[in-house]
Amino acid sequence: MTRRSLIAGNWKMNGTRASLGELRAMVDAARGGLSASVDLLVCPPATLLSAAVEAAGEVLALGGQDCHTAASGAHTGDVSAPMLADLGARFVIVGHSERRADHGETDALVAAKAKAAWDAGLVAVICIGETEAERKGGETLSVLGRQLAASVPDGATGANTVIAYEPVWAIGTGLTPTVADVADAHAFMRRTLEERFGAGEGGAVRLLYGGSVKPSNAAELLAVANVDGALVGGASLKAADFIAICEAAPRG
Ligand SMILES: O=C[C@H](O)COP(=O)(O)O
Repeated sequence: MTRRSLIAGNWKMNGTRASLGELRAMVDAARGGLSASVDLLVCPPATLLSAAVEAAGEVLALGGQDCHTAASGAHTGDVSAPMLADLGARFVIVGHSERRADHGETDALVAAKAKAAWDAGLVAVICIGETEAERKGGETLSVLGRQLAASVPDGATGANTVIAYEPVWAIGTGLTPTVADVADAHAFMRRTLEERFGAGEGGAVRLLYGGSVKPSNAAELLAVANVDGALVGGASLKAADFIAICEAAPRG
């Protein structure tokens, strides 16, 4: 099955209106031909989403970093999936390990957020990944199996879902798993999705690797079987780095 590469930038809690210059440089690169062969996605903070959508046009997709399970209501400070869609977002990240750690998000809550995303017509980018202790304990694949089972709702398809594998210990640390370890994790995720959703949809869901992806290691990581793109944190804040990572993606 051919899956088009998706390079997604997660700006996390970084960026002010001045950062839109970086976004515009990404958009220029996309218009210059980059988006012909690779899908580009940037998830800025919610405060920048509206302006980012205006700057990006059709060549680069925008997404939220989280959404509430409800469409509206008395939830001070939260943002709903229909609100993101209303601004022009097409994707939303759910279950990032920083949300799981900072806000105690459980697999069940993440699954409910993914469903809320689908209901609003958004693609859910569902994040999973083991902690350092779990990796040292040899539990990586069992953790991934458990998170896939409980964080990904029934009804996932290649059109409504992207899975991002982010080892927690690799996020923002400069550390990455070996290529062999990434290959094992992604092969396991692919098998698990195909068993549950069938070869068609399970084979169509894009699997991103995330955790310290940068221009210097992107080509090696993106060439691994079943790695269909990357979820990039720090390196997505600078257009030159993000563009270099996109250029390293296999063309499809
Ligand atoms: O969502 C992105 C990831 O958490 C990766 O962050 P990083 O590229 O800064 O390690």
